[in-house]
Amino acid sequence: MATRGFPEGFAWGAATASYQIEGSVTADGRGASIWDTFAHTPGKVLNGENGDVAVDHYARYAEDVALMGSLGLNAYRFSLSWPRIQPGGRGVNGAGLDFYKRLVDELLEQGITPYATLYHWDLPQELQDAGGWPERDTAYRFAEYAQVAHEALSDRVKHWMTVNEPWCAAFLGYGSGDHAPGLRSSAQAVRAAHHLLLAHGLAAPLLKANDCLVGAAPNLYAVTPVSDSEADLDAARRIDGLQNRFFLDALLRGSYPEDVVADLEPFGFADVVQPGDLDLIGGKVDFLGINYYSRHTVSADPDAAGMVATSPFASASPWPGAESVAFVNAGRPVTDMGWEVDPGGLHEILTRVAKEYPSVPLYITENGAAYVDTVADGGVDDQERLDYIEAHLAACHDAIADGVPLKGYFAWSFLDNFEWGWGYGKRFGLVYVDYETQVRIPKSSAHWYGRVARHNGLS
Ligand SMILES: OC[C@H]1NNC[C@@H](O)[C@@H]1O
Repeated sequence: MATRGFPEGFAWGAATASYQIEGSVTADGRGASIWDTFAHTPGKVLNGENGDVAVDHYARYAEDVALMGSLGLNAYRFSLSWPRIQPGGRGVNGAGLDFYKRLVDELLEQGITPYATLYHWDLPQELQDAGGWPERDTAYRFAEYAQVAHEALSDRVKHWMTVNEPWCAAFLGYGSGDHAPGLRSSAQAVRAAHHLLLAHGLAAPLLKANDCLVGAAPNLYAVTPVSDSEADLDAARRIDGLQNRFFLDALLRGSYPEDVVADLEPFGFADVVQPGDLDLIGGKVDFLGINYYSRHTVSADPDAAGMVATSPFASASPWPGAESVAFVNAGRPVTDMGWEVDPGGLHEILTRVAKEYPSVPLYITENGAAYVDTVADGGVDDQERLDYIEAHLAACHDAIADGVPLKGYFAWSFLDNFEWGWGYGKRFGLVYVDYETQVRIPKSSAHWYGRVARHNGLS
């Protein structure tokens, strides 16, 4: 019995993304995505690894769903591969849609509620060739894609997220170049950021049909200056502005923060936003997903180069207007990604969003940790990951007690998988994957998390 119970009907899930787990990148008509191109470009991914095979989920989805059910999860967040459904970014590939129909049917058979994300970074390469997210037309192509996917699946999928972590897709993909398509242009990055939000705004009304609920999943950080000096306070303002308020204000208020717009002026941001765009974007979500991992501790430093590495090759700053900000370690324990463990930051983000923004149901759509895992006696004892998740769930429990309308939690990730620039070198899974054999081994955190889900709370 849980002594720290969660609300009735709380969603206890895990999350994944198409390019990170599916493999089968040419099966059944799938077209290339920007991540296929990027990962096959030498020097972009550690050890030259890619998602060609990943963890073979396209073939093993039934086994994976059965494992979710046996552990006790009641929800699963996955992403649809745009180039599997629309090779080249147009038309309809029925065989690609059929995979997701099979997946959803398996989930429903196991009593697991599907939560589908439409965009988790795998843009069809042909759309990038036509300009990608800096090109306004891509937002309209996305709305068409959303319509195709919704028509095929909305009889069974009732929870839809448009874009995952638009900050990453825009600022790492087009700003620092650490992510696909690997471009380095602050002007392109700010254009991409707005068009990803415009894509959300164009698709959201379409996704509500057939009694569906629509959300988005920005990645938010608690942000703290190293001192209360004017320079450090402004550094924190700028990072909080671009990481958090830019996306929260647009999605929940239909406006951009004036200070961030001013910071982005040198990059031509004013020319990107067209009349009516923000009315399209704002206030459309029925729920907001929050991806939380850590806190940024920042200081003003004219010699600063970038940020906590988002890839082993990080060498350019993804922060238009805030290049002179240093990201420092405040002395907390860190995960294998070098990210500080700070569950208090999750409570801070949850209570801030609930207090400062129009009320909307919230989900933690990603939270988890990479640690080095070792198989011993046929099992994986990942106590550090278990402790990380427990501490962040305790923060969620406290936030709910403080009145935050939190409706669910998705651990990142269900399976060890392709961690972008790090390749397979960082393991976030509740379930260990032997990449040679594709054998799945539930870690101790998976068994523990399943018990939490079944008891609807922490002991
Ligand atoms: O870095 C861990 C995760 N963060 N959010 C987006 C996911 O695709 C990443 O694997």
